[in-house]
Amino acid sequence: MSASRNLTPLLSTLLRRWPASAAAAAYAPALRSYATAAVAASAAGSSTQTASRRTVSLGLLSAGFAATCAFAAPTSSASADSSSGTTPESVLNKVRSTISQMPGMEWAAPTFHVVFVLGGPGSGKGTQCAKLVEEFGVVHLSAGDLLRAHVKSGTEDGNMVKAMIAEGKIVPSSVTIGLLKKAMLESGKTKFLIDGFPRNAENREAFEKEDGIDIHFVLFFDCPEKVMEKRILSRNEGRSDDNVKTIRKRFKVFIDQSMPVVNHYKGMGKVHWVNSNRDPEAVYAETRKLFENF
Ligand SMILES: Nc1ncnc2c1ncn2[C@@H]1O[C@H](COP(=O)(O)OP(=O)(O)O)[C@@H](O)[C@H]1O
Ligand SMILES: Nc1ccn([C@H]2C[C@H](O)[C@@H](COP(=O)(O)OP(=O)(O)O)O2)c(=O)n1
Repeated sequence: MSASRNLTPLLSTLLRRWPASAAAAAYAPALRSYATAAVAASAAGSSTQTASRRTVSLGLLSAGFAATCAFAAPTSSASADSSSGTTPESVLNKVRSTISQMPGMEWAAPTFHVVFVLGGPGSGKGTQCAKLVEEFGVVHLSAGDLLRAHVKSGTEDGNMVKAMIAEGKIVPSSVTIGLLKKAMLESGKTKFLIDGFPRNAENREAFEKEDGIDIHFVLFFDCPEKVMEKRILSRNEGRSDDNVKTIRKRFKVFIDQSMPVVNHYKGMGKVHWVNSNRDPEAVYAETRKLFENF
């Protein structure tokens, strides 16, 4: 039986169990791409069949995730929202228990494949990630961008993040990992560049406790402080932390807290060091080679 014939009825059953709300139309494109991901995941062998049991993988999980969001937050936007009590964990638990109750179904968590992209502020992480997305179709998740978007939520949590970023401090992992996991699940994809994370031991240790994540390697962009400072000061993105005083604090945090993370992974032989004090094309020519087998 083909993968699509296996999965389509299951998807319909799942959606029937979580009745569509008025907001379901907003989820239609996501559901379509998740259904496609389900078929692709199954065809690639990440969904296995035994004589009597079927294993459900990423696509179905993601379809369930989107359906649950539609069910749990019928009037809000197409994403899980911690302020309404819908967290990635609660959604996953709901999907997991529904799938487990379906006859002949077995739960299997997807594996997310991750490359951490690290380097000082202004070393060129975002610039290189954009090129990798274009060539390799990986998903780029910038911890800094996710945190800045969270600030816009105007919640108490968002205000705390705003104050920490303005001071160049590192936000607690509970917030950053929650945002990363939500973005990973919502993408419906499995390969990620995680840019600007983990930035300290607390980030790293908390992330390593998460299930189903395979850390392939760490891409480290090495650039002198003077060069990074000059780049940041001409970045012009209107960021509250791109001023000389905060930049200096961020450099100190980078040396004191982020370099030990890089050295931790270096000790495990997992760091690819790239000199980013060259023009962006020269940096990319070296960087892209690391992704040919990712
Ligand atoms: N190799 C490079 N040479 C010169 N300028 C660069 C290079 N890479 C990035 N930039 C510029 O420097 C600034 C910081 O780069 P960015 O990618 O935002 O760094 P990061 O994400 O590490 O903070 C941006 O304005 C970017 O256009
Ligand atoms: N894992 C992370 C990543 C970023 N942050 C906060 C603190 C950082 O100074 C800001 C900006 O991060 P971002 O990666 O966008 O910054 P740079 O591009 O490296 O200058 O966000 C954090 O608290 N935890």
